[in-house]
Amino acid sequence: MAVSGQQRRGRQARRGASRRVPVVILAGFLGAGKTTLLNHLLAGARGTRIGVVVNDFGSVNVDALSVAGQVDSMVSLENGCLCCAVDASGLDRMLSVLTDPAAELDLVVVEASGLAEPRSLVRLVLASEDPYVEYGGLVELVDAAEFPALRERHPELADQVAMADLVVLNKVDRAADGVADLVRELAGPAPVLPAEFGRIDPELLFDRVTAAPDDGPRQLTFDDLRLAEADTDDHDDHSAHAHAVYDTVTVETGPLHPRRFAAFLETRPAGLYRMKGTVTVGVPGRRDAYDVHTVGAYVRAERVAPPGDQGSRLVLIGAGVDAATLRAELEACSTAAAGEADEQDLLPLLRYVADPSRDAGGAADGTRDDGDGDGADRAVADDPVDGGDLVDGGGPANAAVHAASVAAADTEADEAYADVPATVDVAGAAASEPPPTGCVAHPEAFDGLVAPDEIDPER
Ligand SMILES: Nc1nc2c(ncn2[C@@H]2O[C@H](COP(=O)(O)OP(=O)(O)OP(=O)(O)O)[C@@H](O)[C@H]2O)c(=O)[nH]1
Repeated sequence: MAVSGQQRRGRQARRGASRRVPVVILAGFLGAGKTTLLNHLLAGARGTRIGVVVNDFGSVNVDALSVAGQVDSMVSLENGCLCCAVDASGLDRMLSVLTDPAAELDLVVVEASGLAEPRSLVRLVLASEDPYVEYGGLVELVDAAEFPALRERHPELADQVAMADLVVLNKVDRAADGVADLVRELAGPAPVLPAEFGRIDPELLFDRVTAAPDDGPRQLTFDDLRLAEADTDDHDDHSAHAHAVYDTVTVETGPLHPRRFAAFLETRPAGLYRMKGTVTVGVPGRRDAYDVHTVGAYVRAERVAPPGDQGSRLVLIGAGVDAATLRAELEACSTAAAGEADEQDLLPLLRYVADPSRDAGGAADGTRDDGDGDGADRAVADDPVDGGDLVDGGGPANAAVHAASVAAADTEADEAYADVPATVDVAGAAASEPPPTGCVAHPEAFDGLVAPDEIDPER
């Protein structure tokens, strides 16, 4: 699809300073409904450009055909199982193509084969050295009708559920007795989202990109017409309103006490499927702000230019959550309520930053380290369109932080922080501090040090 220079600049501006593209892995047993869910996501993308990696068995690529025509960019593996690419070069190459700024995608979804091992895929994405690839979470689809019986025959399915950041309990129209309780128990801290025909709110997985104001008037496309039609259909069939069952809570406060906010992230309620927004931190001498995203148990934070009003704004989406309590808990995280923070209080929050050496190295001046080691930090606030320059050469550091994140436990974190010098060297902290563990629900599953059968599904 040809894109004009104006449209390209619009897309780049919408992406802002970040050029990394989240890669979500969609896994589940054969027939769980992955393609159905993927098609639902694509149909609801509305301007968000999604790349998909489809992986099929057999000579006829039925699934790839069924999504063709709905995506802007699609790569379909021809060699069957993704995990067959033992040296990881196949998927890595595809992810590089899809996340390259030239592809102008906002999200990549890797549909794992029913037989592909999500653990290997997650590890592969986390270890990617591509500077534009960012792990976006593991979504595990469970067939509510078949799961109890399947689990008897394939005990490894329990591990897959236990590793997920978000579990979609699909086919609830045909749910087996007691399956919801069983899956919730196995899922541990990850939310379990009931669904029919994969109809989940796409915004649970990604932020829709809104039309850029500078795109100007244009001719209607077939995509516009299809979406308009879908809107009309939705009004006839209210069951298609996936978001209708969710509660959305918007909280606006002043700067947050970063340690208190990190504690909130760690204890957020299970029904909270999605959280997104920008928070500023109340540390004297610093003007840090972070975009924060959660998808199920997965947390991602990224340093951004501080908003003009120095306020924090978060949107929380969940089911059965107590809005008043959530709001009160977040308001209690503001420095107005929790008191002033110091630099060491930043560390628990930085554990969630994908690449602190790049994203948070710029201290108080609204710049950040561009990762090229030349000491010449670049302005974040002034140049959102060309923000891609910020990531030159920084990819491996992201992988390194994640690799560290999965190698150690979190329980002693606060004691360890006591020895941190008053001047926080964020890059150094990434190497010497207790590494992040909040980035994935079950980090030990991905570190290559723990055998799959040692993973405790009860965690
Ligand atoms: N009753 C019911 N059927 C569903 C639901 N979701 C999907 N299906 C059907 O289940 C079948 C399998 O769905 P797919 O989306 O192809 O599943 P998949 O996980 O992509 O399958 P593989 O590619 O074989 O791994 C299709 O016939 C779907 O229409 C649901 O919520 N309820």
